Amino acid sequence: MSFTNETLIPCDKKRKILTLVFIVEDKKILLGMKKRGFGVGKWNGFGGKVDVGKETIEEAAQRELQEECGLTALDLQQRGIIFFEFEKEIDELFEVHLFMATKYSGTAAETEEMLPEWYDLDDIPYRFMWVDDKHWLPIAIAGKNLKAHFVFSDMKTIKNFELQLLA
Ligand SMILES: CNc1ncnc2c1ncn2[C@@H]1O[C@H](COP(=O)(O)OP(=O)(O)OP(=O)(O)O)[C@@H](O)[C@H]1O
Repeated sequence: MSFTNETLIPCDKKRKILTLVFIVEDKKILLGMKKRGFGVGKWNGFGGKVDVGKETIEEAAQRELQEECGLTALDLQQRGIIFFEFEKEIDELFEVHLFMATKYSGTAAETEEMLPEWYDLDDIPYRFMWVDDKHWLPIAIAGKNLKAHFVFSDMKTIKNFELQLLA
């Protein structure tokens, strides 16, 4: 599986490397409502910025999952990479590394950053999530790997996007 981005829309903006982790267990998915900062009020997976040079992307994914809801993933699987570009509000290209896990230790608990809740896989609250999520989360849940690039005209509107399935 290759997560290089040569075939995606070229973009010379400074990159910000982020992680996003979803836990799926028995037809349920663990989401967290962001209580502060970027994406406040939205339901999403768990993740945040990678401390580049100090940790690997996978270590960052585990750290953020632990910090935000108290879980440790036992079978973290990389599912893809998603680029987000913003025409207005943000001058960086987000490079989000997407992970899924079905096994974990710990019990999901509310933290200062996130309110976790299990949702049925057929009742994912897409209307309260980032508008891009509905385009790629079902693919990731189906066990497929993907690479995508979204361009936002404002924080609520996708101007265009490209999505590729990876082998
Ligand atoms: C634009 N469309 C998007 N769609 C879905 N998910 C998105 C997203 N854009 C960012 N994300 C995710 O949102 C989290 C932000 O994390 P963010 O709060 O910025 O990071 P971190 O916890 O390190 O911040 P602080 O330490 O509080 O500054 C992080 O998981 C990142 O992958």
